[in-house]
Amino acid sequence: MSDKVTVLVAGSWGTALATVLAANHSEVYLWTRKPEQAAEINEAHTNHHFLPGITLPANIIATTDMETAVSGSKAVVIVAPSSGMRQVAHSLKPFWKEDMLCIHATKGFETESMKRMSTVISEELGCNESQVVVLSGPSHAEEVVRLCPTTVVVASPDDSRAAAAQGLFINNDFRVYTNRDQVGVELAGALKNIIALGAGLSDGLGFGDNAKAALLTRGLAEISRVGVELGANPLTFSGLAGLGDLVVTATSQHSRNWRAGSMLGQGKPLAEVLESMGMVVEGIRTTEAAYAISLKLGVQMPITDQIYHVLFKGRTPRNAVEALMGRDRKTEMEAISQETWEQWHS
Ligand SMILES: NC(=O)c1ccc[n+]([C@@H]2O[C@H](COP(=O)([O-])OP(=O)(O)OC[C@H]3O[C@@H](n4cnc5c(N)ncnc54)[C@H](O)[C@@H]3O)[C@@H](O)[C@H]2O)c1
Ligand SMILES: O=P(O)(O)OC[C@H](O)CO
Repeated sequence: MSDKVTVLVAGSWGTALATVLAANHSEVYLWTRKPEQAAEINEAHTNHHFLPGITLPANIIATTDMETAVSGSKAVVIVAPSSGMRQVAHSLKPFWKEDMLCIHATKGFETESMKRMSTVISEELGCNESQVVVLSGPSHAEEVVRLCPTTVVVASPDDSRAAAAQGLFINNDFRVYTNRDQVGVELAGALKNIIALGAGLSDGLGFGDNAKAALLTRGLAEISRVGVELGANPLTFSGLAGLGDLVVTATSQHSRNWRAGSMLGQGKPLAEVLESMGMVVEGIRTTEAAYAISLKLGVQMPITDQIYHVLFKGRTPRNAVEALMGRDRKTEMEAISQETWEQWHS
């Protein structure tokens, strides 16, 4: 079988994952819709806008032609922003074969339908959701391309596909664990971006470490609460895709979500913040989807609720903090219902 692998979309994360794959495989095709970006990658071996100062391996071959990118590949890794996922998966469909491993590394929902990315991809490819492996975990592109030690999770209820995805990516710089909880891994990766926005807001307001620790802890509680309601294993949220990614996204200056939150906390309007980023800030759309999901399921997500009102309803960050701090008295263990806890620990 050929050693060709394919990555769809040459943004920060798609390009970083292509560099990991280029260390393990002879040919890595990187698809982009932008001809000038393909030319830059092939000729200068750089992707300056997304990864400034980095020289890419010469066995990464960029193309704008989907058939050239995908035909004869043993695996396709989709790393589109959530807003473009359906379109990219739809373009892949004519060239996708059942025996190609399909992996996605996107962290978000389809806002309009509130669907997870593996649902969107499986609908477009006409396959089972278990055939779409989810790659997630604490992993900033900027550090992966500098070969800083990084650990991620690949999740599918299909053990053989998860193991194949692990084998595709794992090397001494990039350690990959498998996990059967595809739903939990996918939800954790998407929902932590909301809390990272909140951590940025908190830092932008000039609050300290106490506030950030509280946001991370209570944020993880609401992520777990909605995750369990949607069928996830609660233990996933204390793993790499949960706690691990929440910590890295909410505390790192590499994080676009943290940076956007920080600028909002300093009083910049949302449109200006997004204009200045030049890259996707998934937490904005995810807040909209998660707010709708929490209302639909009747699950309390107080931090998400406040961030939704700051982003879309004109509430000031200070009023949002007052609302959170002034909530009714609670017991801490309301995070996960006793019934669910017993079910998962029986
Ligand atoms: N950057 C990271 O460190 C990182 C790490 C882990 C996960 N992720 C996740 O990966 C996903 C992609 O993020 P990113 O950082 O690569 O974003 P990015 O903003 O760096 O790049 C996005 C790329 O997608 C392209 N694009 C957008 N819509 C498209 C469409 N419809 N068709 C084709 N191309 C399209 C853009 O032109 C751009 O090149 C997000 O869900 C993000 O949360 C990012
Ligand atoms: O830069 P962010 O905020 O999109 O976060 C990137 C990754 O999800 C970190 O694991």
